[in-house]
Amino acid sequence: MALWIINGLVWDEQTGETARKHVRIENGLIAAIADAASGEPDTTGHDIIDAQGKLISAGFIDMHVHLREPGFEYKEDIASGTRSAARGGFTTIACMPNTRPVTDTPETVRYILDKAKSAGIVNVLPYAAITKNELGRELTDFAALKEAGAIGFTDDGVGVQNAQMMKDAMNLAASMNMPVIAHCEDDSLVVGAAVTEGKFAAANGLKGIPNESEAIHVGRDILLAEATGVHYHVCHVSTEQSVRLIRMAKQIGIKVTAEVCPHHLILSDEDIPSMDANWKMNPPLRTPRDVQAVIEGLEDGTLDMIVTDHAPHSAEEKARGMMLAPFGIVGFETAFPLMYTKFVKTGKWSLGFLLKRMTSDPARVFGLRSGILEAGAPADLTIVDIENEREVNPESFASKGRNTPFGGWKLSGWPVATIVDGNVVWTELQE
Ligand SMILES: NC(=O)N[C@@H](CC(=O)O)C(=O)O
Ligand SMILES: [Zn+2]
Repeated sequence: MALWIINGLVWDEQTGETARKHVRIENGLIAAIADAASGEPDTTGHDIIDAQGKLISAGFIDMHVHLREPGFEYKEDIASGTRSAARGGFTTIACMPNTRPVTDTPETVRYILDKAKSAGIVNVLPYAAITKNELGRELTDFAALKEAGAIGFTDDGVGVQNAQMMKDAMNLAASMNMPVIAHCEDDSLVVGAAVTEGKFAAANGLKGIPNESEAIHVGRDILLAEATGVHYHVCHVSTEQSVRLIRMAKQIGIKVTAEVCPHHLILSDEDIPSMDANWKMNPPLRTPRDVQAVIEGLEDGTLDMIVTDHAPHSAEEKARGMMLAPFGIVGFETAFPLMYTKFVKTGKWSLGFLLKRMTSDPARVFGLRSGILEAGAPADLTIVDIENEREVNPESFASKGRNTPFGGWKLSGWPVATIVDGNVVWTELQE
């Protein structure tokens, strides 16, 4: 089936602005991108989508998400999670293995891939666990997991506490050309804490999660990555110290890459209004100084990409309050509007820079063919309304999770159509 998306705005890196274009899609690939200045394309025999002057981008890529299936379908499942992703403009997402059972066998990897094919509406790339049941005691069968379709190894949700275990994992992953993706957290430093060390913790008499609990693992793992030669990727970087360590490691040529979440770029602990668990996630919201450091890290390329860490939980779980509720907030349906409104609309970043960090950069780091708007690339596209402002309404989310601190925020940059492999999987464009 062939399709023309006409009258879109496409970011042009050469000129540093958007230009009016038509995009032709055929057989699941981008077939051509035509200048609208040279007139209407010949659309005979094609389906047509009129983008009505809205932005056409390569589909967003999110390399850190929790789809909760198998095992925690009351929080999210592959159907609802991928619908939520599509609404956020994401066409490829990589899901974390802290499921039930943990994604530590080829059977579970295949279950996720099969379910994604039958019930999912965007591309789903599964990670597999580094250790069995994410307990940090015994490595999983890396070769079998890779063979089943896992794209990398991570115990996300917990840190690998034992350095020898991490080194063994890195050696093995390096030997099969697979990345190790790390949730960096030293368990001994975080016992009994729900928020960062900082003003909110002090004001409420709470024990805080110190920055070192993250950065100690980042530093340790950089040394292990240097020793083993593995591609080491740091999850959800939240501290000034981690940014500093990653910057240094990159300068001396160690194969380290990293990601950062919208909430860590936008919110600090000083924004937390109350003991509301919708402001509880791991790593926690850090101090304003850390927020500044991760912004600068993303700007100078120390941090390679933006990910949501979409982590849905039920309303009952979040109602247990700041100390008892599980860590995590949903992210798909607010990520792009948050980033666009806070950093592009304000003139701090170019639109192209934001798009790069959500498309071609994750694709480059993880060797994906998508993430780029050019002839021959997969027809994974997102159409975005960058004009109209709208209020975040968690009740309208496609996700089962409503756990967000951004309810009621007025944002622009709302995705309005998502195309995966040349098929429109979600749209609210008016005909
Ligand atoms: N980020 C979170 O706060 N929670 C994640 C786990 C994780 O990514 O560490 C979850 O699975 O709920
Ligand atoms: Zn994590």
